[in-house]
Amino acid sequence: MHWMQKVLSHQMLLSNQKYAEKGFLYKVLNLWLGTGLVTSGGEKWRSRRKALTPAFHFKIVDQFVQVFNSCGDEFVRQLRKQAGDADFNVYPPAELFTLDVICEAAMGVKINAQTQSNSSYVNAVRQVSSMTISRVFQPWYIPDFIFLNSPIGRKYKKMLKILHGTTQMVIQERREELEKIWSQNTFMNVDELGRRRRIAFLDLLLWNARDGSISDADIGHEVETFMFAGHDTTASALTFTMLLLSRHMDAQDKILKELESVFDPQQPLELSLQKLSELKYLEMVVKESLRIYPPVPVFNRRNPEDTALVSGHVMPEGCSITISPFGIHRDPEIFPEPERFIPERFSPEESARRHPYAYIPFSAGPRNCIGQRFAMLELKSVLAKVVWNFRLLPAPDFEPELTWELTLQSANGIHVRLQDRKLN
Ligand code: HEM
Repeated sequence: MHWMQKVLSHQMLLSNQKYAEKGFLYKVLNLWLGTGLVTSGGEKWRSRRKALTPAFHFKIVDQFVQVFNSCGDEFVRQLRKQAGDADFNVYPPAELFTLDVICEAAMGVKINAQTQSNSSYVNAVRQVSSMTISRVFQPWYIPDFIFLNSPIGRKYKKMLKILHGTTQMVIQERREELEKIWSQNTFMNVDELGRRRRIAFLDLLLWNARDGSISDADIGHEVETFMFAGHDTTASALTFTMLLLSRHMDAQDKILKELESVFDPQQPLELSLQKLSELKYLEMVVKESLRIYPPVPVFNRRNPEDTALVSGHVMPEGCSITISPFGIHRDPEIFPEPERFIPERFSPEESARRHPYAYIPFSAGPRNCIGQRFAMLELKSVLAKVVWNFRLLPAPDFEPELTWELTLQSANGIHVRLQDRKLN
């Protein structure tokens, strides 16, 4: 197929509300996420998306820069423990970093996953993620009644109890706290001492639920959807970008130069939204990394009706349509020499020349990633901290073994070496 046809077929599928329903594989997420934003469809999805969109308004997302700052500083402390001559797998600490960030953003609570990685909640999130994935690759576990009666399904139920119980507890506590403020019928964001407080995604849900239109179970599902959609994806992006940087010292030098022109080199890196917006080269690096290693390499839609294809075949109603950011991002007709890391592909001029549906790490159209801006800011923040503090070097003989586990992962981890810039 000509590249333009491929891009146009993505545009046709992703821009059209008709194709907004998810494919049947998403059902494996229902025990955990119910019908939250990722899994729901029809009117429920439309009204929830409308209610949740303000949570991603730039004024709200911007308050999370402080969270990126403090969690990023902890990430640097954790990495420093392993910096030195030996290489190590950066995925586990990166995952704990993204869990800390998303918990604070979604629920307004600090779980300190990076410093207490053995907590039962952190353990349950990790186990439920990996057991959910295992169902996709063992299709006999797809029907809930078979899965739930298997040994792994019984363990899954226990873990879900921890997750759902914690979420409901946080919801109750938060509601009691906010109702005192809301008794004045205003969506205030100051605490009892008059200090400005951060608005968590949960706060917006609770505000919208005051008329009883959203049940506590539904609120829980939306919060857990954020936990699910916002942690593995960002950890995958963060670690693959670190891998690429370890192999491209020139890109690290350019990032460092850019950082030195924006921040005071004598001070620890104190992020602000304004400063992050000045890091243009770092943004190109992140975009190029999301092109080569898209954290969501494929996703599905349900075909709503018999559809005639250019080839003369008919795609029957109800079948799953797979869309592959991984495939289109590596098409040499769209991205020449697709395996090469060239951040300049994302300069404003080059980006303007490309069809918008040729680059879709966050999907596109009405069902695109609602957390896109949040994720880009989070990634830029933490990578700025990493490059400011460390020189990333390749691990000898390491090659990632790419595997798809709902997000793009490397079966043998992501190994790099870190040298503390202060010591060298
Ligand atoms: C680099 C990080 C991320 C990437 C690459 C990414 C990618 C995507 C993609 C491709 C989709 C569409 C999936 C589909 O159609 O099945 C999606 C949906 C979604 N993402 Fe993200 N995501 C990222 C981070 C986040 C974060 C941080 C959040 C939350 C704060 C988030 C929340 C969501 C939600 C709620 C949806 C469902 C939207 C809807 O159906 O209306 N994502 N994401």
